[in-house]
Amino acid sequence: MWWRVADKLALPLAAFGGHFPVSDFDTVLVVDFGAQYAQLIARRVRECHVYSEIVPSTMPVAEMLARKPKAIILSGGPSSVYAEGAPPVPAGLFETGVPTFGICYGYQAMALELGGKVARTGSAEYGGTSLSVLREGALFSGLPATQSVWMSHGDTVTEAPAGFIVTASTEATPVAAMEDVSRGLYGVQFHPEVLHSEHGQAVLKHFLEAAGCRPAWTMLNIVEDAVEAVRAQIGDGRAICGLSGGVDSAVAAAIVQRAIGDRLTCVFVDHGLLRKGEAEQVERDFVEATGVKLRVVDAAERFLKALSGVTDPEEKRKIIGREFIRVFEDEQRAILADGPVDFLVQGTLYPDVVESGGGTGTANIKSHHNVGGLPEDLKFELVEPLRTLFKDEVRRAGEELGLPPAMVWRQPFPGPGLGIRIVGEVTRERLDLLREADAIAREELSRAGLDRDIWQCPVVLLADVRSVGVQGDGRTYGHPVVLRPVTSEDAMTADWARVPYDVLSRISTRITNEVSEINRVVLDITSKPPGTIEWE
Ligand SMILES: Nc1ncnc2c1ncn2[C@@H]1O[C@H](COP(=O)(O)OP(=O)(O)OP(=O)(O)O)[C@@H](O)[C@H]1O
Ligand SMILES: O=c1[nH]c(=O)c2[nH+]cn([C@@H]3O[C@H](COP(=O)(O)O)[C@@H](O)[C@H]3O)c2[nH]1
Ligand SMILES: NC(=O)CC[C@H](N)C(=O)O
Ligand SMILES: [Mg+2]
Repeated sequence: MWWRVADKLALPLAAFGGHFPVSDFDTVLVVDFGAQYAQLIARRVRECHVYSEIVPSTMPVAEMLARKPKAIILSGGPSSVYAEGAPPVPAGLFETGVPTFGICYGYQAMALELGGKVARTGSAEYGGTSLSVLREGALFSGLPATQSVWMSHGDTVTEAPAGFIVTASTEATPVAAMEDVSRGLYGVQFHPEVLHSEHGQAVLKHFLEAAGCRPAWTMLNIVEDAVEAVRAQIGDGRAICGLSGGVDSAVAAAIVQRAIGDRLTCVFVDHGLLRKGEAEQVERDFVEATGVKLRVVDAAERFLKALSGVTDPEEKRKIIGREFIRVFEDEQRAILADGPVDFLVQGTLYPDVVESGGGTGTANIKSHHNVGGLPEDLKFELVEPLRTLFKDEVRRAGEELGLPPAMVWRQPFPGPGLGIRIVGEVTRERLDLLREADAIAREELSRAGLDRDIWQCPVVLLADVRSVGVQGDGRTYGHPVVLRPVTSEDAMTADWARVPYDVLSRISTRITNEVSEINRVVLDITSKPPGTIEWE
């Protein structure tokens, strides 16, 4: 079910200003027709060491050409190509001579535009489908004659345009792939970008090879280009970086430090919603590893006051987002003597933006404090060098930057911290309880060697729920905590982690024995979707 969540992702990255300048590597543009998987396509291309970014299908071809694309990929989309109002292929695109690969809607649009036929035949295909390769051509070179692919379509190409050879079919779709190598045009009805398509990555790679894309792009390029872009943005100005001890802000800070040196000041906010020992650890390890200027602010009082009486998750998130900015503003004033500070660096990633509903027509799932939770009167100019990336890509960038493994592989911890792990009002007492329970869970999971297997394991306090227990022959009426261990690749989708029973058992015993008022430990076995990772 993980693929359903992707319908939130159909938004052009370029809209976020996350466009990196082109240097000496090839660029592939993914033209987005409202696809579920546009971001996955771009990511798979980057996995082939070719730089890729998404552009909206409304972008004029001249503007695309200005980005010097070596190849173009036309994404899928929810419309029917022959329907009124369906997004058209940008005018003149097939005359540019740039090799182009159509996927699903993009494939159908290519077929129709060039004189082929597309119709609703009544035989839709959704999910795993067996594909028969009729001719290897360029795309299926060296791949098995029968392979499992992932389909998601109701319309079908019934006739390929003149000049194309049909290279594959399925039971329901006679023209499931086609190519005209002389014109550099290729298309497939299935989705090569999803992991379920057995040889999808190979098909994509074959297209990139046929288009002459060199596998020259690495995370190093993104780091170098990001440093350049930050230098251009900040000029000789000064910046504050919100630093959390997490990998995203560590990488963002390292990039900005490379760009502007000691005109960067990092600010770590102890908002009272941190885990046990976290403030001390961040202060010590971060400065040691990077040598950056770090200011630590104890802001627990103001955050707790602002959160007092609040139970609604979105309200909590907005309050926390606002208070973060107010602290950064105070710090801005505090270091004014060194010169004005106009820029705020954040380690914002692509999923933070998407989940906050940061695109055209995308749902707001939850307002991440650093995106949807920002106050409207924000006076800083934001510097977000990682805004188009996923966590695993950021980790690779961190490795390229030479950050220590403990920092690169640290499990994510949300900026709003334990504040969104207490279902109910956030109080000092409740935070103390949760901090103890969380510390025990983390200690036992680490001791069992599971840190790298588990993406993260929120411990959630159901503060307004009580249940009856019996301890020391007496009745208790305490609170439950929920263990939420998950596995994930990029936090966009997740599954519950199959933590060994003996480890779970130890965590449960220790929490109920050591943390008074918690008399029950429950395990969350929901994937994402339909659940999210955090409870609020
Ligand atoms: N305690 C904090 N003090 C200062 N800035 C923070 C703090 N917590 C979060 N931020 C800012 O908000 C951004 C988003 O937080 P987020 O948790 O997504 O990233 P991270 O903490 O850097 O990495 P990770 O996701 O691995 O925890 C951070 O990159 C950082 O800029
Ligand atoms: O910095 C952050 N600010 C936030 O407001 C926020 N909300 C969720 N998360 C983290 O994002 C990932 C996805 O979480 P969800 O499945 O709960 O949306 C998980 O890794 C979460 O821990 C946040 N991180
Ligand atoms: N996933 C897609 O791109 C679907 C294309 C078109 N809407 C169809 O149903 O065939
Ligand atoms: Mg974090």
